[in-house]
Order: sequence, then structure tokens, then C-alpha cells
Amino acid sequence: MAEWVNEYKGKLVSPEKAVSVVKSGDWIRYTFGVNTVPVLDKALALRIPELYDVQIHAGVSMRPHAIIDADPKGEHFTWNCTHMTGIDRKYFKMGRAYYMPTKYSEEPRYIKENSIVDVLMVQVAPMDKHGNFNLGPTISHYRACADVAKTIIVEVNEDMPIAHGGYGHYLHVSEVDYIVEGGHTGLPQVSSPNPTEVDEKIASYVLEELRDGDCLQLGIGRMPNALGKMIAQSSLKDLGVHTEMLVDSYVDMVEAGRITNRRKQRDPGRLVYTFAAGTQKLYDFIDNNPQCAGYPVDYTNDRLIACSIDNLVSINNAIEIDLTGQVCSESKGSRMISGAGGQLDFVDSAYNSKGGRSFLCFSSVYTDKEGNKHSRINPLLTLGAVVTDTRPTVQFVVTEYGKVCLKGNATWQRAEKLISIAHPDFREELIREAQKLGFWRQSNKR
Ligand SMILES: CC(=O)SCCNC(=O)CCNC(=O)[C@H](O)C(C)(C)COP(=O)(O)OP(=O)(O)OC[C@H]1O[C@@H](n2cnc3c(N)ncnc32)[C@H](O)[C@@H]1OP(=O)(O)O
Ligand SMILES: CCCC(=O)O
Repeated sequence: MAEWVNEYKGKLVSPEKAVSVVKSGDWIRYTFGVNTVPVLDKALALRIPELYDVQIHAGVSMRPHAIIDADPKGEHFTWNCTHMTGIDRKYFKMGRAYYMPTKYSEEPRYIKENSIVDVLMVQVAPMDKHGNFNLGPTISHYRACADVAKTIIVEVNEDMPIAHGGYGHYLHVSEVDYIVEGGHTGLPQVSSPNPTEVDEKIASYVLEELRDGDCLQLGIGRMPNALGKMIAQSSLKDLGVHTEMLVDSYVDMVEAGRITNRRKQRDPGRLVYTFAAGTQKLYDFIDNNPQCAGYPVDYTNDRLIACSIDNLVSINNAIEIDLTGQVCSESKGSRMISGAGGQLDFVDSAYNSKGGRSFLCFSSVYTDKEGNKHSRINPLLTLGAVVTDTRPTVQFVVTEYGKVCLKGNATWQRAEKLISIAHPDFREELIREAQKLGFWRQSNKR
């Protein structure tokens, strides 16, 4: 213990001293999600007059970043983002952020083979008696970053929960270059609204397909979280969890006795995830809880690992789908909304798991700020839309009007099925467009 304490003291510096290692042209990795580095970020923003062309690699922003706010013209820092939240979207709109197309399971490999990490700035929990800094809610790809980073700076947050893990969920003091004590910087609280009537209807269709012993993956956004809350109120038993993102509704499901992880072939008894974002209820649940296991993303999202768990069920949200089943879950046309994350990883893995199933769930319409309704089921995707899930990968599609399975179906069958779950106000127009595009069966008299 004394040895690690001495090493800690030798590496402890002020935030200003730590960020003085940054040079113009450097690539810096900030942690993403709830454990970003607010203290280092503020110190780095003070160096704006002397730094140019510094590339920040991060995303899933849950708090604003001083380096962006202090550099409105983007002359000094560029924000490169693997997954956007409302904050990142604001930077994108200002012309300050760029999206980095990512298949999340592969991110540790991109870091090792295709990226430069001059400086890693990562927020951690206080050092334990063995010299370890726990990564708390965001394990993701930070082991890979640490393996290649030229300089590692940790920002200690006294409020960070201690995550149990499989591996890759801590950094050791011996590999760190600088330590900055951030004090009590808290964790962003990400709450999710209560399920709407539409969510409840969609959940009822998914619930019909769930069985005791299923292993769940819920995606990002309001809808999957709402479904989790509905599952908590169901009578399902012995569910397991092998997911990318952990959200509050998993705590609801555990507390309601739905999740035991007893029947999982891999990591039995443990709820497996790679990052968590929610409210204090979730952070308290993770803290020192051996029922939870945080793993790097190339474990959680790896197709061979995930599909080796029987009855894996993935439940994710989407922005729009075309009549042949191509799904866009990350942009509106060329305007990025979020990112691919691990959606395709899990859509594919769930289908390939023995007894597994994948569900893409969305409301039939999107209502814009002026109150106009837009169908999410469209003849073609909006020009510029990103295909997150190619059409052969898509299995169940669910709206508040029903649930259809697209696997093994011809384009005319897909069009028929998807129109049957579109909002009634758009069905006639969809049929007319399907006819023009050659997706409508000739023998269907209309
Ligand atoms: C982190 C992970 O990867 S977990 C594993 C699975 N991964 C994924 O599923 C990744 C892809 N999926 C996603 O990113 C999300 O599930 C989404 C974007 C589909 C839905 O997320 P939510 O947070 O529920 O979206 P929400 O309904 O709040 O909409 C987000 C924004 O998109 C806008 N938007 C949504 N649909 C549309 C649409 N059809 N047209 C225009 N804008 C739209 C909303 O207005 C909102 O914009 P604003 O906040 O700037 O006003
Ligand atoms: C949530 C996805 C994060 C990433 O792709 O880096």
C-alpha cells in the first residue's frame, strides 16, 4: 500500500500542470458518457490562445465542454464524436463536431490499429489500496486507449461508483503519468420520461415474445428504457442481462425480481454491460455490486461472445425504415442524430443466438416541433440517411400498430407487412409509392 501511495504522491499535479503536456496537433481522448473530465477540460480551455489543431476524440456528451464553449470558431479544438447526444448535436449544428462512423464492438481495435492517442484524459474513482483506479460507469474502450496512449492523465472524482468487472475496468497507478484530484464533481443525472401510451402498446407486443430465462439487451434512448420499465411490471422470471448500455430500468427489473442472471451460459449470476448512464439510483446500484460486471466493448458487443448466450433478445429504437427493411437509427438524412453504437452488433448477435430474437421498436410517426406528423415507415430512406442495419439483418419490427418479422421475406412481403404497421394516415400513400417502386405485388388489387 505504502508503495502505491508514494507513487500516487509523486504523480499528483495541478490540472494546469497536467494539461501542459498537450501540444498543437495532438489527438486527445476524453472519457465519454457520464465520466468526462470537467476539471481537465476547464484547464485545457485556458490554453486556447497557444494551441491549434488539437483533436478531441469523445462523444455521448452528458455535460457541456469548456474547450468548445471557449472556442466558438473552432480555431483550436475539433470535436470528433463516435455517438451524439443533444449536446454533441448542438456542436455539430455549430459546425464544431464531426461524426466518426463506428461499429462499437470494433472500437478497441480501431484504437490500436488506426488511431493516435497522444494524451488520454480519463475520469476515475479514488485509488484503492492495491493502486487501482476504477473506471466507474464507463469501461468501454479505455483499456485499449491506455494500452497505446503516450501520456495518461487521470482525474479523480470522489463521487465515482466502484464498478466490479470482468477485466479492463481499472487503470493501475504504475501506468498513469499524472493524477489530478477533481474532488466531488458528481455524475450527470440522465433521467428517462415515463412510458407513453404508444410505448406501452409497443411494449405489449414485445412482451408477448419474451420468455422466462431470456437474456436482454436494451438500446439507448427513451423507448428501450420504457420497455424495461414495462418488463419490470410483467411476471417474467429469471431474465439475464448482456448489454452494451446499462440504464435505470435494469435496476427496476432487478428490484422487481425479474432479473436473476441464473440461466446465462456466460457470466452466470452477473449482469454484463460496457457503460452505464442514468440517475443516482443506477450509480448506487453499480457501486461495489458483484452482481454487475463491466467489460470492455469488444467483449460485450463481440458477436461470437454475445451470440454464445442462448435466448439473447435485443430491443432497440430507430429513426426510420424503408419499405424493404433498411433501418436508419442514427441520422435524419445527412444530419447526424446519434450514432450506430452497438445496434448492428446486437441485432446480428441476437438473431444468431440459439433461441434469440431481435426487435426494432419505434412509434409509427415522428411529430416535429410544429406538430406535423411524419411517418417513420417510408418508401425510401430520406436522402443521405445512414443505413444502420442492412435489410437482411432485420428480424422483428414493432410499432404501436403491431409487430412483423421480415426475415426470409421478399420485398413485396416486406412492403405489405411494414405498411400494415404504419400509421393509418400514411398507408394509402405508402401503397401508391410501393407500386411505383416495384415493391407491391401485381396481383394485389388496389
Ligand atoms: C449507445 C448504444 O449504442 S446502445 C446499443 C444500441 N444502439 C443504438 O440503438 C444506436 C442507435 N439508436 C439511437 O441512437 C437512439 O435509440 C435513437 C436516436 C434512435 C432514439 O433515441 P432517443 O434519445 O429516444 O431519441 P429522441 O426521440 O429523443 O430524438 C433524438 C433527437 O432526434 C430527433 N428525431 C428523432 N426522430 C426524428 C425524425 N424522424 N426526424 C427528425 N428528427 C428526429 C428528435 O427531435 C431529437 O432531436 P433534438 O433533441 O435535437 O430535438
Ligand atoms: C455509445 C457508442 C460509443 C462509441 O461508439 O464510442
